[in-house]
Amino acid sequence: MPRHVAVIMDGNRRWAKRAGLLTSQGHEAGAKRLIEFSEFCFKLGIHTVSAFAFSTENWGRHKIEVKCLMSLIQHYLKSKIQYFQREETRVSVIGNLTKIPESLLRTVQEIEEATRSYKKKHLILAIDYSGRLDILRACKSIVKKSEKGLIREEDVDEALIERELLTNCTEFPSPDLLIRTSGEQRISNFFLWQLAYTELFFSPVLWPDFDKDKLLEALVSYQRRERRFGCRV
Ligand SMILES: CC(C)=CCC/C(C)=C/CC/C(C)=C/COP(=O)(O)OP(=O)(O)O
Repeated sequence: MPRHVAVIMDGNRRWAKRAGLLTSQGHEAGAKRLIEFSEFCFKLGIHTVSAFAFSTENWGRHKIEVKCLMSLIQHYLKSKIQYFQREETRVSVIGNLTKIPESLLRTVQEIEEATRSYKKKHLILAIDYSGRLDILRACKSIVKKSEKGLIREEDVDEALIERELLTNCTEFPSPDLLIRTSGEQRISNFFLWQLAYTELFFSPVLWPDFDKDKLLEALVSYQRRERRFGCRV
């Protein structure tokens, strides 16, 4: 079983369009699916689930859609605090959170605080996240520390970079499996460093329809693969 499963939840708008619904209803269905998805992953013993909920590039979407997504994420998190406490699931939100609404930022702080002590299940939501910016931030932080004389060139290694990335909140920063739904086969600036040896699974199913059977299909595919990490024979 993978320890960390990452997911790019793609296809909400197409799902809504096909069903004759509003875009916002597609995202609502997507949010509901994420709860079922993470619950099932945790039941199967997967430790970390990370979901790409809003990319830095998504700020470029129509103002109304952005507002709707921010408000959906805020309500979702606010209404699920007790649920995550009951389930003993830690929730972390990673990304450049400087542009998100104040109310969402407060809710993020609240849910992180309320669930920080849980160790066995970890849900990571990437909001206003960009893989390139994550690496850039890490580089800047290392340069600053070096200028202050806190680190030397020989200290800079993969482990140090990993500690500077936003995924430093989990003990399993590199996903074992990445699932992307809706038929698109790209990474779209999600985790870049972290995906170096991740197994990729692309499903044609739109995210709101990605049910337990589809998840099992992805996990079976993962289990059939031989992970060599570039060296094992
Ligand atoms: C944590 C939480 C409550 C999440 C909110 C819901 C959610 C699943 C958000 C993902 C948003 C998003 C940009 C999806 C991609 O589908 P798309 O909109 O690009 O659809 P398309 O590919 O059909 O255009």
